[in-house]
Amino acid sequence: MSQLLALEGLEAGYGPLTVLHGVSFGIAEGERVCLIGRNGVGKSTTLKTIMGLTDYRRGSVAWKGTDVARRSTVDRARMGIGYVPQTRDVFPSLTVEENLIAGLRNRPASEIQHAYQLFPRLQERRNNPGTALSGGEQQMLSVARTLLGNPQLLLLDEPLEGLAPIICEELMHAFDQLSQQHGVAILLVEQKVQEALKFAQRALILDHGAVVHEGPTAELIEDPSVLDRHISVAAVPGQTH
Ligand SMILES: Nc1ncnc2c1ncn2[C@@H]1O[C@H](COP(=O)(O)OP(=O)(O)OP(=O)(O)O)[C@@H](O)[C@H]1O
Repeated sequence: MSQLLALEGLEAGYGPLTVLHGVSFGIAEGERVCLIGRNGVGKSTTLKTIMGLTDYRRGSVAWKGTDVARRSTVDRARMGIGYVPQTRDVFPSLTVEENLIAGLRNRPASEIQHAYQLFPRLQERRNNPGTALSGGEQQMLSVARTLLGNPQLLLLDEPLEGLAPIICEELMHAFDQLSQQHGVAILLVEQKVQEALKFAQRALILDHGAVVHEGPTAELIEDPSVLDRHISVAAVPGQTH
């Protein structure tokens, strides 16, 4: 598998606040990676920095070998990085279908069918306005709209937040399909650590703006002491989150 994304010594923040203090990791084509850690350690900031949405200080964000750290967010999206923010940016006054059309840019309208295949619920609700959607449906719509940009890497920021277990399962199943059938690489930030570990092949643990552990998820499932040390007792498998 060749490398898609490589971060090296990345430092970034907001105005005078530096949040990332030298983040380094890579993601290969089609790989499933989760980024976990306590609240406020910089997980969302890492995703935002990959997209160019924070104040960049130093380090590199290499996309297929080219440093894009100073490129615009739109450029990065066009190059194949899809970002689904924690805020689920759905246009509330537009219907589901209109929201999807807004994500098409210059791609043919027929591509919306792919979104409906992945999330049949969206087809059922195609004429409903964004305001009439449940949290889970909004999340599906946000993911589906990002996918219309045909990304090779999908950055997902806490997609399961506040959703019922059955909806979480539906979403995780869709992410699995994207990965297995379409080869989309996924970087998942998720507070539901067990779901993240089950889904991903490799885990990164972030603490104080730096990666403090990197390895196969199977190792963390087998030896939860690492999680215990870096995250919290509540994240240990078998205990409720
Ligand atoms: N837009 C912003 N302006 C200023 N500071 C911010 C902004 N967004 C986040 N921060 C700060 O950056 C730090 C890291 O936040 P970030 O959202 O990346 O953490 P996180 O690991 O994703 O946490 P959580 O799991 O709670 O979402 C926090 O101290 C937060 O208050």
